[in-house]
Amino acid sequence: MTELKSFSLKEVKEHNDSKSTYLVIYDQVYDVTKFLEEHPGGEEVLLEQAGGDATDAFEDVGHSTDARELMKDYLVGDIVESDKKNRKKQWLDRMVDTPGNCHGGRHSLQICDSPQLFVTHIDCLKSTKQRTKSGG
Ligand code: HEM
Repeated sequence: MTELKSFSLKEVKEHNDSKSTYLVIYDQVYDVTKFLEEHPGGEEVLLEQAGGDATDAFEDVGHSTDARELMKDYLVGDIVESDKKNRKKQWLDRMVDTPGNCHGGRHSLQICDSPQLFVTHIDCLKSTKQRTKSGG
């Protein structure tokens, strides 16, 4: 496994073309250079976000759990504390506002706070909302 490091937003910004393509998603840094050609959504969309924060773009697409698993292969590090947007924290705060959203409240926040499980829990939250919407 590659050693993870912390990047400033400025450092990530330098990786903004197809020679070296970095994306920031939830304060985590992904090197998707080798993934460009394989990305089912095409390389253009990734290059558009290259060197910057792609969290919203990534979530707008509604990526599958498989896609979220796949991301881990491209993780190279995270954003230095001073540059973090702490979107994960905002999301967790929202979840605390609506207890019971996450697996019917069966999971503790400590579990939800684990970076590995976090992505899965977005799906969990979404599917809970969908279930609520469809009344089932
Ligand atoms: C490391 C980051 C990413 C990974 C591993 C990834 C992976 C995938 C995968 C596996 C799919 C197939 C559908 C699915 O399973 O959800 C997909 C589709 C797609 N992705 Fe990504 N993606 C990443 C980042 C992004 C970003 C940043 C954007 C937006 C700028 C994006 C836009 C799309 C689009 C538009 C599709 C096609 C959706 C469709 O045709 O229904 N992806 N991606």
